[in-house]
Amino acid sequence: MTAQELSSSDYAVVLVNLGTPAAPEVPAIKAYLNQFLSDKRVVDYPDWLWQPILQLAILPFRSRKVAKAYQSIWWPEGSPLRVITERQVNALQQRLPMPVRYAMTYGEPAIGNTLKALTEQGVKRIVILPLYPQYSATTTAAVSDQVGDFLRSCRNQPEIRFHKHYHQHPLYRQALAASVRQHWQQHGQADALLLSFHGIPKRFVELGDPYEAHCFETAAQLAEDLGWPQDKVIVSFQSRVGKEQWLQPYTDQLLQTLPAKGIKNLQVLSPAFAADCLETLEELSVENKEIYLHAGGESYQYIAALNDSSPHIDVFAAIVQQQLQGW
Ligand SMILES: C=CC1=C(C)c2cc3[nH]c(cc4nc(cc5[nH]c(cc1n2)c(C)c5CCC(=O)O)C(CCC(=O)O)=C4C)c(C)c3C=C
Ligand SMILES: [Fe+2]
Ligand SMILES: [Fe+2]
Repeated sequence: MTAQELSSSDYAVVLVNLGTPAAPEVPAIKAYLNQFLSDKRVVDYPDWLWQPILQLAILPFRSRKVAKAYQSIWWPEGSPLRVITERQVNALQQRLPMPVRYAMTYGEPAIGNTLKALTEQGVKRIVILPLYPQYSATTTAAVSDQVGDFLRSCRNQPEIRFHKHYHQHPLYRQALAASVRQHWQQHGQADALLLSFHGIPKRFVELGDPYEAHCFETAAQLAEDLGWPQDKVIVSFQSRVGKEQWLQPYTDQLLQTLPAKGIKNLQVLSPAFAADCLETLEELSVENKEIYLHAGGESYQYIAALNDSSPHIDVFAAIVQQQLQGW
């Protein structure tokens, strides 16, 4: 069958993000963290070692600690990550003639159920866009694993196009630079920009994960696009979990050193997140701000994720169009 023989109702688009608890309460958080931290793409220790630690030590304590953080950022409509993802879907749906859905790697709506529902309504070709500009096996490959699990369960498989990463996409570059320029128009420039990416264990990079390189490329491109010196665009990694060494420098530790180096006014963004979430609204905007101001920083401004801004939706629409043209 050629693309010309198919109508737009034969196609669909699925945006995928990480997932978030159903409610900011301990039982829902425990269920979410259990699924998330049992994924071998995220934590690769053998089950006999990891599962007792996870079930007995991590889930009971972390769920209680994280519940407070979730409660502090939760919106009346729900988890910010979910609400923003739904807005992104609605905005992208305005630009495309085929159904646009979203799925979450952990929690609901599950990737397999979303793909199943689409194929049951007759969809034959599906573009899957994981909402991670930088590829990591911990995030993007976790999506493709679940797509593979779904395909394995199918007699009559849909055709799939899977978009691996988009940090180099010209429209993504433009959207990121425009968000910083817009912030500058309202607040002026700071001494430096800190790009705080979600971290991953260093060992994963040593095993071949290109995530760290993608993060540094994102930073170098942003400096170039803003016409700013590279050394004023600083990279760090946040949200580490556990005892292993993660990518460095760690955001919280770096922030303590910047004021003494003369960087007293800081603007911070987190280009690993396509939507604001717990890690940006709480860890980066509240916790890390306190650390920096306590260490002698004078001003600390968080620049929001691209969320459902029009330039961001343009990126998604362009990627989908490019994938469709390949058919
Ligand atoms: C333990 C290992 C983890 C790895 C590896 C990891 C990579 C990773 N995560 C994101 C994006 C998000 N992570 C979010 C929350 C979150 N992340 C981890 C752990 C790892 N992440 C945990 C345990 C949690 C839950 C909160 C907590 O307990 O601290 C979120 C936010 C979800 C929300 O509900 O708002 C996102 C998004 C990326 C991009 C990434 C690697 C590149
Ligand atoms: Fe994470
Ligand atoms: Fe965190």
